[in-house]
Amino acid sequence: MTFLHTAVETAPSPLAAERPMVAFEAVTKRFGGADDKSQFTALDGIDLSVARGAITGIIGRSGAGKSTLIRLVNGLEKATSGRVVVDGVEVGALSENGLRDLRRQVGMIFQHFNLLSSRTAFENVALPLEIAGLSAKAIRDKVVPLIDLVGLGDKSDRYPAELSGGQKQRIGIARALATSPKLLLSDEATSALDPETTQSILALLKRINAELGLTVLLITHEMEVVKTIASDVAVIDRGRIVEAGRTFDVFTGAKHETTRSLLSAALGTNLPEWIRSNLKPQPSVGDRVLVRLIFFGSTAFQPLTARLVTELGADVNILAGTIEEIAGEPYGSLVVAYPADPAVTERAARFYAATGLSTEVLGYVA
Ligand SMILES: Nc1ncnc2c1ncn2[C@@H]1O[C@H](COP(=O)(O)OP(=O)(O)OP(=O)(O)O)[C@@H](O)[C@H]1O
Repeated sequence: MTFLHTAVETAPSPLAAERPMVAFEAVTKRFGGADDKSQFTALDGIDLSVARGAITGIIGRSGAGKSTLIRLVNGLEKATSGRVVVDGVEVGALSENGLRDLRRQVGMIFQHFNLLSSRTAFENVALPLEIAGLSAKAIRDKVVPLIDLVGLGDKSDRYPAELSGGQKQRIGIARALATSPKLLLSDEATSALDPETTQSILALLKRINAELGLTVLLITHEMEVVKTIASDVAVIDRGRIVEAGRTFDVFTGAKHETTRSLLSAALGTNLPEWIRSNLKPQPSVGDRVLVRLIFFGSTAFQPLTARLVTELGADVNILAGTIEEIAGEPYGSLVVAYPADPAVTERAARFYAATGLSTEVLGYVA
């Protein structure tokens, strides 16, 4: 039974709306020879759900297994064990015909756009429809609105060489949408673009997600991308998911060391070098303690810094600070220093407990 037939023949389950768009169930992927020694485990026991209608980001360092994971979704790779299920259909069990149907329902965009240089923008977007055997009129009716949707109505007849990187990616997105997929896979789609163009492409993806209800699964090494666009995130490290959940929760409460180090640059929480090089793990008499205050949720909107100075009854220096937005929610980080003497420390602890401020002692300076 093919993917398409399954969708058509099976009565819609009342649970279908709740069903994840993609489910990885104990997925392992090994590359290499038949014997254990020559095999390389790229993915190791992946359990992950990609929510319907959401934008989910997968972040990890180079070689962590991101591309392998995404290639399992459209059947470009096959799991060694476990199941990859797309909208209720197990990818590994599909026939060649079934895979072809699946790929019509799963669009993909790429880092280097993968446009055909000998075809105009219009002809690139039309390609999947030509392959599907649509008439010239049906193709035009589909392609023209798509090129308008991505904001390039006046560039239809241009060749890729005449388009900027951002424009090429817009055409790549239009092409991915041509077969009206229910899932869009994005493989480092903004990695070759400058920051401003990246933001415009992310805004377009967000709009498409909201307007078309399209589920988006993206892999990226750019934390900024996840922070800006993804409601959910999974962190992958050496073939394993080490953390997953709502982006805001994972970013603000990162538990795993990999997540913390991947996030520190994106959140601006790295300490300036002149502070870091002077930090001591233990205080001496007369030292000052460095504390990072984290503001989010209700604390983001309160004038807590002014109150901290009053409550401590001591000099407070502000050494570093940022205010960010993570998945649409405010998040602030402020590094302050004040005398490390017991009375001040106790008043500070009481203040933090009363206000619900999250804090982290970074160390001590003379
Ligand atoms: N066809 C293959 N044969 C053997 N090893 C492979 C193959 N494809 C990937 N790997 C290995 O699996 C691991 C994961 O690769 P993958 O490309 O999924 O990582 P990634 O997180 O996408 O990295 P990058 O961001 O650098 O693309 C790497 O160590 C890679 O060398």
